[in-house]
Amino acid sequence: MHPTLDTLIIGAGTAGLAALREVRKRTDNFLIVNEGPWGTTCARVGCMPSKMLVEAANALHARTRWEAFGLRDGQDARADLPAVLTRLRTLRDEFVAGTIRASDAGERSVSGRARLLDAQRVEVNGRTYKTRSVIVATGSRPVLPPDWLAFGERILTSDNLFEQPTLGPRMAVIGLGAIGTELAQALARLGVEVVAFVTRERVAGLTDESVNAALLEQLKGEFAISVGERAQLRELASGIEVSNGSTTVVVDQVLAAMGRTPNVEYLGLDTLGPVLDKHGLPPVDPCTLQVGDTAVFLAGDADRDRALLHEAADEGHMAGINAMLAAQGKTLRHFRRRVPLAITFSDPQAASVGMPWAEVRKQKPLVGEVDYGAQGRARVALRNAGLLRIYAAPGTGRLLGAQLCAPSGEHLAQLLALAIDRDLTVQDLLRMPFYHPTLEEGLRTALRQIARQLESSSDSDLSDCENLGASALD
Ligand SMILES: Cc1cc2nc3c(=O)[nH]c(=O)nc-3n(C[C@H](O)[C@H](O)[C@H](O)COP(=O)(O)OP(=O)(O)OC[C@H]3O[C@@H](n4cnc5c(N)ncnc54)[C@H](O)[C@@H]3O)c2cc1C
Ligand SMILES: NC(=O)c1ccc[n+]([C@@H]2O[C@H](COP(=O)([O-])OP(=O)(O)OC[C@H]3O[C@@H](n4cnc5c(N)ncnc54)[C@H](O)[C@@H]3O)[C@@H](O)[C@H]2O)c1
Repeated sequence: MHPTLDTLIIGAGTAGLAALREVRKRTDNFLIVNEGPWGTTCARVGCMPSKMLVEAANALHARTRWEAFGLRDGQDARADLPAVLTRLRTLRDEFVAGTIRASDAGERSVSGRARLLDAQRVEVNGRTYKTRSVIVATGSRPVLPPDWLAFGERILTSDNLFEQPTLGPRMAVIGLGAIGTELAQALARLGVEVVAFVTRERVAGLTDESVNAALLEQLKGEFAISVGERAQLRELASGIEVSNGSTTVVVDQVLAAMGRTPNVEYLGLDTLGPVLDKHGLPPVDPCTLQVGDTAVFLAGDADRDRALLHEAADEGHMAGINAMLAAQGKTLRHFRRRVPLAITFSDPQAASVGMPWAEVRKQKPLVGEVDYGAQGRARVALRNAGLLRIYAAPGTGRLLGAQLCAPSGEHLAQLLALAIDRDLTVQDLLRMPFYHPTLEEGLRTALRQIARQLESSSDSDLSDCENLGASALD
């Protein structure tokens, strides 16, 4: 058996690599173990390749506005899907190479599946390592009904979609969460005949019904969306039949975007002591990432909570620091988590910021909204679609959260996250300059609606300067 390690990191994704960075500052006595390809989910098959497909699709889709601008002959532009996918893989390979360089720990990195024998012993490739602490950062994988595997390469997930030489011509997309929404719209814009199957009319993780309805309306204008029972597949000579009780179609490929499940089975989490929940997960303190009172830390998608890139990086950082403190017998650090922020790169982009709507609504919040269908700058750019709703605390006007689907919504969402993090009120934000003509002026419209519901603040500043009521100016 090897000398006892200070820590052993399981998984070299974004969370594992962030942990590695912290661990390396403090010790050389560690091991990082990764099963399967190195290079992270984000760079290989996640955030980056999906955004490359979205960007190609949006670049082509811009031609649909040309006639209205007075620009001619755009209709003939079309996607060369093999070329789009080749460009995607070339850039993807650059990003992957970068993350592989970041994970190079020489002989301290090992390829293989790790399994906990208990909180201080980990087995890798038949060898047992003793360690003072463990970081579990094993990520997640797409949910796929086992019987769908019989359809072979025609069943796609985000794991193999980007490897295809081409796509379509007919594709069913099952599920319209973040992944399904981004990819279904991108594929439809690139010329694939898309039919999406959902069990309820919720898209892109939006929970505010009005905002959800606004995005749904836009998406329905671009591809078919069928609401029904769980989709069933059947082999036909002409393709795969997909049926959900209300719609039946025959397609060439099916993209399963039905959620992701943590890679935790076979990991030995049951050997740690705490009772596992129905997902096979132990209790984890979200501010230390400690599992029960062990020296094991769970980070990234593996804990199901906040399965997003920036949160995986944060959690790796936290786990790396705390695993080393635990190895030294020192008190763990408690971290303040960031304001919740999730963005889906649809068009218009969707986002949720701050407190989730289910919680906010219990406080009977003040709500202000702006219809981006009528917003001045959005109309100028022919990108006028969407709805943004801001929630503020009654009485104080403190910002609680927001949901939106809006052009360049990613930037509006970032701004709102900053304001919520700084504990700003509606009046604080209305004291900021809003340049004209910008999409941010839409935010001001929504904020002013809330301000009107609050008692007048002060006549010595400009926060209660009102809307002019002219769409070119608000
Ligand atoms: C299509 C798609 C698009 C996305 N887009 C975005 C986006 O735009 N923005 C955003 O914020 N997030 C996005 N995400 C989510 C984001 O990619 C993840 O939250 C993030 O990559 C999770 O990182 P991680 O380190 O937890 O897991 P991973 O990067 O998956 O790393 C886990 C590693 O552990 C390995 N492993 C598993 N089990 C074992 C074991 N027993 N032993 C050893 N190694 C093991 C795995 O093989 C893997 O290499 C997207 C995800 C997908 C799939
Ligand atoms: N832009 C981003 O930040 C981004 C992009 C992609 C993924 N992600 C991350 O990856 C996670 C996983 O994404 P996802 O979209 O796969 O999962 P998800 O859980 O967000 O959405 C899956 C959807 O599929 C539906 N569904 C499940 N089974 C179904 C069935 N049989 N028939 C029809 N619909 C079905 C669910 O009701 C749900 O709406 C996200 O929650 C997010 O954390 C983030």
